[in-house]
Amino acid sequence: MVLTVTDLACARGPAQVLAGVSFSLTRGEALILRGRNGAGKTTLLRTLAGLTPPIAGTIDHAEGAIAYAAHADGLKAQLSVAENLAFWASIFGTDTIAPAIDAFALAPLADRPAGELSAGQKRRLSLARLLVTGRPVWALDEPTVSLDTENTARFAAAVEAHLRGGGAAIIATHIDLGLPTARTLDISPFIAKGLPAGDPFADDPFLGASL
Ligand SMILES: Nc1ncnc2c1ncn2[C@@H]1O[C@H](COP(=O)(O)OP(=O)(O)OP(=O)(O)O)[C@@H](O)[C@H]1O
Repeated sequence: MVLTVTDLACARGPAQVLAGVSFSLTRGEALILRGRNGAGKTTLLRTLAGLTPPIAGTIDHAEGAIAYAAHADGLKAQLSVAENLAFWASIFGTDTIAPAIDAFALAPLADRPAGELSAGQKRRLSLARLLVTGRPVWALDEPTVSLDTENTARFAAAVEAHLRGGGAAIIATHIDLGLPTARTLDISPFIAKGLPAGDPFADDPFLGASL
């Protein structure tokens, strides 16, 4: 196993969001996280990535196994596409950025500052960083947001190549990525009791004010 989660309870801020989550991932496996808006997919991924401590339960993996790609792209706006990847390659001790450039067709954009990219181009660069981490477990939060059909397919191909190479992935997404061997984990049964489950817009001040 590259990741084993046992009876995990997760919180976001002061509120418990999930309880009793258990699953495991072996090399070559992808797990798709499903659940309605606000169910706790991001919360689970953040907990797996070590950004939020678990309330209860255990997360077992080798040290430094998880590469987390959040909603936000987290790019260095002043650096070019190639410089962003080279920066992360130096952090993670990777030799080359060429496979990352190729996987997301970034060669024509290599010298452009990241801050001047379109939303989808930024997302491609953000996802390309996964390849330079060299980490076996990709934990991805809505990775295809802003991607067109062609680049969604590129992303799916990158995940499949990662799995073939002995990696694993856990991916929160509302779309069908077309990964034939992926398993699905619906986190709905693990939503902690007592969490408000009603209006999905209730916790959004902008939408709440405008409706
Ligand atoms: N920064 C925060 N502080 C407190 N509570 C939060 C915070 N962010 C999210 N929450 C709450 O935590 C719960 C789980 O949210 P989370 O983002 O994990 O859901 P999700 O399944 O990823 O949703 P989505 O599909 O909309 O991305 C929700 O009730 C949400 O309102």
